[in-house]
Amino acid sequence: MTQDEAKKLVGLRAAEFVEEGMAVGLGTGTTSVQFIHALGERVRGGLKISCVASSESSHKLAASLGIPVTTLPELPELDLYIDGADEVAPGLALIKGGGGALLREKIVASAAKKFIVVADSTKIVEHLGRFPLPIEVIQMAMPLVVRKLAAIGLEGKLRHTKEGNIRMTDEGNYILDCACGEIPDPERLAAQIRSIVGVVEHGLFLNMAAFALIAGEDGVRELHP
Ligand SMILES: O=C[C@H](O)[C@H](O)[C@H](O)COP(=O)(O)O
Repeated sequence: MTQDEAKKLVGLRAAEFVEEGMAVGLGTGTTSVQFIHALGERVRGGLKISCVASSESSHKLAASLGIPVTTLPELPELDLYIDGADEVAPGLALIKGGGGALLREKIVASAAKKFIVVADSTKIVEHLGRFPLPIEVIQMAMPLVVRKLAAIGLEGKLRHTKEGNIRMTDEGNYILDCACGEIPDPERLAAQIRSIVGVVEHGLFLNMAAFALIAGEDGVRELHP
């Protein structure tokens, strides 16, 4: 099975967790795109739901598929949030933000009663840190934050688009990608990063997911913390 096939499979499976009348948070990224397409099919089949997306791109996609999608202020309490991850470690410690949506993702995930992670098996790791940790930063604070991150041993690299422009998040902030190497204590690192003024959010999602759906050669399995 290719990675794309695995993403499609897990997206389809995730859509089965959505029930009539639910308020659903839609994630961001290529795996979430598959989930949103599968959900669109169910909506076309008559499922009545309301949704909030964690990015402009997911919002647009959902709307184009006929999925009723509104904003978080309009629908602040969600039953379910379904989203991908860049790394999934034991205990369902996650790195997210490879697509630049970490801030809105964390907000929408926090508004939901249950967060289900969807991923293919290549995302499973023993320790977080192989994937560069995204940190969302207020523009004017960038040099300050880079200096403060260096003081805790992290080298932040400003994210650019394929065209070479600085990548802006949906909230108008910059992203620093930090090559961490193995993160021995994610909770401690999260607290250290959070304490830096000018950091808006980081891509460590700890103790947030209820369970993960992981697609691999053997189909889709559930992974619990
Ligand atoms: O900002 C993006 C998100 O955190 C994505 O959910 C994450 O990067 C995984 O994306 P993908 O499903 O494309 O691997």
